[in-house]
Amino acid sequence: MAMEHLGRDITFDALEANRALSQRTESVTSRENAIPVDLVWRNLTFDVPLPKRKGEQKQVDLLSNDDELAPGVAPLKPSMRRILHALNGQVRSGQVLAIMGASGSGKTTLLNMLSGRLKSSRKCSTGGHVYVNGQSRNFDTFPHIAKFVEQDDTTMFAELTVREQITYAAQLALSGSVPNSRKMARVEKIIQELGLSKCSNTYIGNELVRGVSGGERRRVAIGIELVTDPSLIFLDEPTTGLDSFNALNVMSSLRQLAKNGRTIVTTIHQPRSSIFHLFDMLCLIAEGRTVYFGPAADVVNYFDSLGFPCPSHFNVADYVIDVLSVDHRTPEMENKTTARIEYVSDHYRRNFEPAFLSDANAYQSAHSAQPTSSVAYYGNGLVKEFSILVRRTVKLMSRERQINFTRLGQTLFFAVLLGLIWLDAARVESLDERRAVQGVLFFLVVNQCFDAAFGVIFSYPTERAIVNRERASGFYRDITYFLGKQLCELPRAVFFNILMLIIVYFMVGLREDAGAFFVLLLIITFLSLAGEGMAQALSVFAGDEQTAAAIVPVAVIFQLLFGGFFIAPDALPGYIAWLRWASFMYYGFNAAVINEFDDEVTEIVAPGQEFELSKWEGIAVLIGFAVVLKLLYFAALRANKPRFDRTL
Ligand SMILES: Nc1ncnc2c1ncn2[C@@H]1O[C@H](COP(=O)(O)OP(=O)(O)OP(=O)(O)O)[C@@H](O)[C@H]1O
Repeated sequence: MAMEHLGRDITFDALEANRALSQRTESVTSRENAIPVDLVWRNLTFDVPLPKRKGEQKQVDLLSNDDELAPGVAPLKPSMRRILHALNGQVRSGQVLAIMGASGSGKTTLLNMLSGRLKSSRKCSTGGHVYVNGQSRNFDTFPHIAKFVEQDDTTMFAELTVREQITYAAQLALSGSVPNSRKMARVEKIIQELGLSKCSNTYIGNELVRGVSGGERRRVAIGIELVTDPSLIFLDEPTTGLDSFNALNVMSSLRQLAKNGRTIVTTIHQPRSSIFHLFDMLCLIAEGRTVYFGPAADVVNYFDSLGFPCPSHFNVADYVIDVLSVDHRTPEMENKTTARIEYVSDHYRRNFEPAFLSDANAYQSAHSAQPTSSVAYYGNGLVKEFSILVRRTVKLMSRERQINFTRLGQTLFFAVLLGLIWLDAARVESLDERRAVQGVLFFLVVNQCFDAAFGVIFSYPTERAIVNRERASGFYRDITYFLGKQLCELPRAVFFNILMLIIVYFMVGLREDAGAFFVLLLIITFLSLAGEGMAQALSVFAGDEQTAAAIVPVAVIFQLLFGGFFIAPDALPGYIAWLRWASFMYYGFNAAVINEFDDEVTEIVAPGQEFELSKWEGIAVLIGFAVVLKLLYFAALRANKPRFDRTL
């Protein structure tokens, strides 16, 4: 019976609503020139070193390792623990394969191995084979045909809109020879077909910037990877954190992508029934073993035949995960549940896997044609790539309102404060009084270095996650990102340094000489670059925000202690005095003092505190520090590039 509210129909039919969602994107991103891809894997094993603690080892031994006896399976070394036990499977073009299992069963590890995103590690070892269209995977072409959508969708710029985000991805990833009009048409098509038109001009957003919803954000993450029209898409738990409507929305989009000839492989956690029905194939794993691989629609009958009938009105996905979870609450429960998993996995391996393998082998030999790709690894040449990155960075910087306003407020506050403390200090006649001006020069030096260094600690982690995702997707080279970023950041740094200096310079009454003003500007600009480079390099090595926040202040305090103002070099014992040469503040501060007092410097500087170098020598060393620290940052960035295992 129809229901109405304010004269409008509000009847709800759940089945109809789900059907409508599934049909919404009927025409999703039809293929332009991509090759259909079938993926097959054989005897995949993943071994990690045994934990040192005995308690953890016990869990390892609960299930037997007899899969090692199977032909073609890598033997397990005594010092290792097997995470994946000779997994086999295949997924064909046009199918959605869902990898399901309890937490810790090995879903993500399997997905990473299939997608070529398993982090390379000397401690762990892998075994088995992955075939693409019947032939061993070729890592030169695989990144072009396969894309990976990460679970973490915070790896996007909060201050870019949905359309901009996908547009930049298209500009960076697609070949420079593709006309811009075609790139834009592709972006519009993705937006429309992933149901993002309504929010296409909304910022992605984060905790501070209001942005799109979780489901929309997840679809943007998918859209970014769709720009190159990949044949194979891997997704790590694409519905985690979404409400059930948004989760269904995302999964229906994937279903439609498969309908248009793509191959979709996704891990998924507890899908609702309507989502479960969107899967073609299901790979169920428990404790690193396959317990079912086959059509998703057949799993209920399969478990029924094993003596585990799914109660009516029960969510199938919930039911099978319950059957396959180890209950660690008591030793008895643990024994019972592991025995159940062993029974189900043995049954699958003995009775179903052989038939599945012979069917898969027959299919594989009939469809054996490795996709080739003549496309270069990067979409654009160096210059084009650089100009796209510069445009994007400039756009982002102009929108970083909070950062810009905070920095403006901070600069004005400290400039006026320093100006008030040392008001007219340099305008007095007496040399004794003018000595105090060294204080303001030192605080200027310290403040610019602190400001630059601490600005990095909190901005870098977010940026690193984005850059790592983009580098893993082959969007650009490290060098263009690095140079583009430096080029864009420089004018902002110079602007804030000029602002600071103008206020302090005239309030304190520093030397009335344009040359002296610009030399001091040069000194504090390079000091801020050196401070920034040092913090950037340390942040990359530190790996996370907390460690960086602990390390960077130590490095800055070191610079400050040996900066030549608090402790005179000759007051330090010889075994430690040499450390001043490692402080770029030492060069900056002393060059600033000589710059200010010029001929009078010998009368101003206390005996024992004289600078051993000339002003320009000091500035040259400071510039050298800034360049070396920035290069160190670049080296750290390259060294920290995500590296993946390419042995399978
Ligand atoms: N590099 C590694 N070193 C040691 N143990 C590992 C490593 N990688 C994975 N494991 C272990 O392998 C098991 C499977 O991990 P995986 O992340 O694949 O599980 P999952 O099914 O994706 O779990 P979840 O659903 O909780 O994300 C876990 O016990 C995990 O601790």
